[in-house]
Amino acid sequence: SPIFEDKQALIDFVNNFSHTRPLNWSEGLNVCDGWEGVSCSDDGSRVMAVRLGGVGFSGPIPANTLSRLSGLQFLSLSLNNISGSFPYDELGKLGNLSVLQLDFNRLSGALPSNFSIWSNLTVIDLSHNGFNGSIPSSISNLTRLTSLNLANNSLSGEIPDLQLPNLRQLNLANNSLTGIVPKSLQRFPASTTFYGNNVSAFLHVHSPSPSGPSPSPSPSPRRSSKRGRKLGGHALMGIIIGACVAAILGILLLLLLLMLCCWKRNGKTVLSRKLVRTPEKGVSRGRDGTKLVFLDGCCYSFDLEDLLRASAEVLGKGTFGTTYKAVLEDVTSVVVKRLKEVNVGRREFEQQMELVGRIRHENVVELRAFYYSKDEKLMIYDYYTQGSVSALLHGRQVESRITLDWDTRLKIAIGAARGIACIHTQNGGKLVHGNIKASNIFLNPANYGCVSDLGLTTTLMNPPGVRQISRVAGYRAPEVVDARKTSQQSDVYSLGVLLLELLTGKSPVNATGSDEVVNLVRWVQSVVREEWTAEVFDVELMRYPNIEEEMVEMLQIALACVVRMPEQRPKMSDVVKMLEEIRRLEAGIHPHSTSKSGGSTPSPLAIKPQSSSSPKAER
Ligand SMILES: Nc1ncnc2c1ncn2[C@@H]1O[C@H](COP(=O)(O)OP(=O)(O)OP(=O)(O)O)[C@@H](O)[C@H]1O
Repeated sequence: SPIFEDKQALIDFVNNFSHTRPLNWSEGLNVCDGWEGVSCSDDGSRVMAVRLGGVGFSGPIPANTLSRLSGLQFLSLSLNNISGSFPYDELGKLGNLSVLQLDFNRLSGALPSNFSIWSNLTVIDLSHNGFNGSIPSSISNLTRLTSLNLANNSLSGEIPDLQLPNLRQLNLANNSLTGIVPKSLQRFPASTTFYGNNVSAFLHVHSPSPSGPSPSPSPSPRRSSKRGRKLGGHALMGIIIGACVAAILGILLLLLLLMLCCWKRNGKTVLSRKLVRTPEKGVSRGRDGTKLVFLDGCCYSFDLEDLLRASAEVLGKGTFGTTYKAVLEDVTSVVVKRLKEVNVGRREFEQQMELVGRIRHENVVELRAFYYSKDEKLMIYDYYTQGSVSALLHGRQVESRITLDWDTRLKIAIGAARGIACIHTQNGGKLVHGNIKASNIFLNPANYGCVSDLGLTTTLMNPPGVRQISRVAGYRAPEVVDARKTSQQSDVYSLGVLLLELLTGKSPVNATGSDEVVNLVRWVQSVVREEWTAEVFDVELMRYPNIEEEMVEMLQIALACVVRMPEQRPKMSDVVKMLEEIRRLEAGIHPHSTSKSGGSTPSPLAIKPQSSSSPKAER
């Protein structure tokens, strides 16, 4: 029967096409409703759609596989590493194709000259490949076409006159096209559709007698020339008065802010009041013979007394206790983490603190000091004024926030991965962070990510209650059912979630704290697989030009980190290398590498072939 033959064709396809993400295509499952990425006709007689985005396919599409799916209408293989020329032999027989998405692959060579064989096509997306040659004029015969995306290839020559009345979306940006945009396509906005080519978008800009309904070619110069006219006396007077009023208002506002600031400061209590409920108990004065233990190389000179006198403000309540910002009398600010429910005795606690405190790495937040008494266990860190990556990404206060542009996000990702890779080399290569999430990542002076809060999950603490578990749920690997059973592989998963958070701008943790936790990983996977990949990216990032490829590379790395099976995830040292690869061509921003991750083996994942001959790499 046809469905059996379709099934066999798919088996041949996947068995002959190497990929990094496993598919659940077992012969025992029903191909029509059990196989990932496959959909059938209503009567289950034919395979109609194959959607296998981001599976990590690499190499050319195997011969005599897809061509046998003669009922296929929808084919999406976006976001893989497929190479070779346009798979004409495989696709040329699929006359029913309506949607063809091969974007974000490594295909090259010319596009087929005869597109007419796919007369049912409504959507073509071949963007972000290495196609060259000219745009075939036979596309003009695809009268049903509504969307055509050929952006970010190396297409050259003139744009053919495409008489396609149904075409609603067109993107030819970032190719090497020349000549004049044909009239039939002038209805599309030049700034986005034809950007990054050598074409002149509007013929009438240069013609002596401008006419026709097309948008005004360059309204800005005219507007600016008006602005450039001499100012009249009244206008000048108005400006001076306006400036004076603005200055006075500014000074008043400054005074108000100062007053508010003083008032707030006075409203704070000293740390000792926050720590001890009854003055004669606990931490006060280190009465049980304990004192603040500073770790080697620490730069602070205060003692416990000073710390207890410092004014303190709650920064937040985390999984393992409450975190304060303490401002000492000499205005040094430090962060004091007050641990609750420590599970171990003094010796073990001190050993763990020494282990953590020994780590010196520019991408790990250094533990400066600690304190252990019967009633109080404290950890002291530097205060990071910019706040955590979580606050930077999702915080409401927009003033004084550094902008998380793409470069900064990339640096945060690289830094965090380097920090975790360093942690993974500690304690004989066995140390686990166990609590990677955006509120534990800060920015170091060079704006690289810097990892904090390590050494708590695995041994020291009682397992957090259900409520706390759900706090980290968004980052927690599926195999981690007990918060103490984290592993280096589950750290990789959590970093993958952090990467997705940087890419999408969406938090994996439900802000309202209700039970319904948004599953960022599943959401991204489904969008990548079934829809339009660009939809996953943070709209904030859309204003930076020419970064899609880098975003997609990071997306591929993130998806490799969050695969379900722990042993299929890359090692953290590999993740570092893959992230660094994203910017290998721009030596300018290439971070000074200090990673101590060492012992590096090549990545087992074919995320990105080393020998890239794709012309897009030069862009
Ligand atoms: N060194 C620091 N500098 C500035 N802010 C910090 C510092 N350490 C922690 N914070 C912030 O203080 C708040 C509370 O931190 P805390 O580590 O207690 O909780 P958390 O990160 O929300 O959860 P968890 O306990 O699971 O790590 C967080 O918003 C965190 O970003």
